[in-house]
Amino acid sequence: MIVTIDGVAASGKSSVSSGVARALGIPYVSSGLLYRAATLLGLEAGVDLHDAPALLALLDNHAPRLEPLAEGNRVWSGTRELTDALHSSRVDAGVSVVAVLPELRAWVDAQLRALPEPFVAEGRDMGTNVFPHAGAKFYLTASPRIRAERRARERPEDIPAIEAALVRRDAKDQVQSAPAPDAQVIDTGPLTLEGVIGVILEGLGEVGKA
Ligand SMILES: Nc1ncnc2c1ncn2[C@@H]1O[C@H](COP(=O)(O)OP(=O)(O)O)[C@@H](O)[C@H]1O
Ligand SMILES: Nc1ccn([C@H]2C[C@H](O)[C@@H](COP(=O)(O)OP(=O)(O)O)O2)c(=O)n1
Repeated sequence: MIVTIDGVAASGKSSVSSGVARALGIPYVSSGLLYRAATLLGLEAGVDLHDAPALLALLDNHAPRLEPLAEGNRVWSGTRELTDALHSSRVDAGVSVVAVLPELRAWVDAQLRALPEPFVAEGRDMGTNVFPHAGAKFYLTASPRIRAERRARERPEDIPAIEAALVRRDAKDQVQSAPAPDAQVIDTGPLTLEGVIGVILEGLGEVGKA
């Protein structure tokens, strides 16, 4: 069984996925971390982030791999852990450039499709492109201001700067971020984290009965 949780930046995908995965006793898979890992390696090597062949060569050399756990995903390159370096503002700003490259999308999709089921997969196109046959699909939204307020607790910038960066990234990610037609769309704005997790677990109960 695969459950997909897609949504816009900072809508709560990874926190919600972790909660749902823990409740179900299965791992969750954070697809965005693979785009972030490719971006980090590109930035560190001084590679032009539009240059797909150069990025693929780096990925061949460094072979970043995702360790999907229910408590949180980790990314490794050999024995070096990349996880803590993947959520910087520098990676935030570059990742949308990398994520539109078809070659990079194919690389990420291949990593994800090789993972053993069951799991909860979160990202932008989990329910549309990568796992169209998933057993249940959800899509998280919230206004840019609410998302910026949440992110401000994790990033050193102020709320207006984070909001502007989120709106820019939403626009760049728009192509691959459409909800699947069969996804349940959840506005997380008025809900707590536990509330969103509860709505999804309730939705899964309904899926089980159908
Ligand atoms: N419904 C919610 N209410 C309050 N805070 C939330 C809610 N959903 C997520 N958060 C918080 O918002 C922040 C961003 O969530 P995160 O899971 O990192 O989003 P994403 O994976 O979509 O970028 C986290 O600090 C998380 O705890
Ligand atoms: N399945 C996915 C997952 C992420 N992406 C892109 C879009 C985002 O800008 C980056 C980072 O995604 P991630 O989910 O880690 O981060 P945010 O929730 O957007 O803060 O990767 C994508 O294009 N497709």
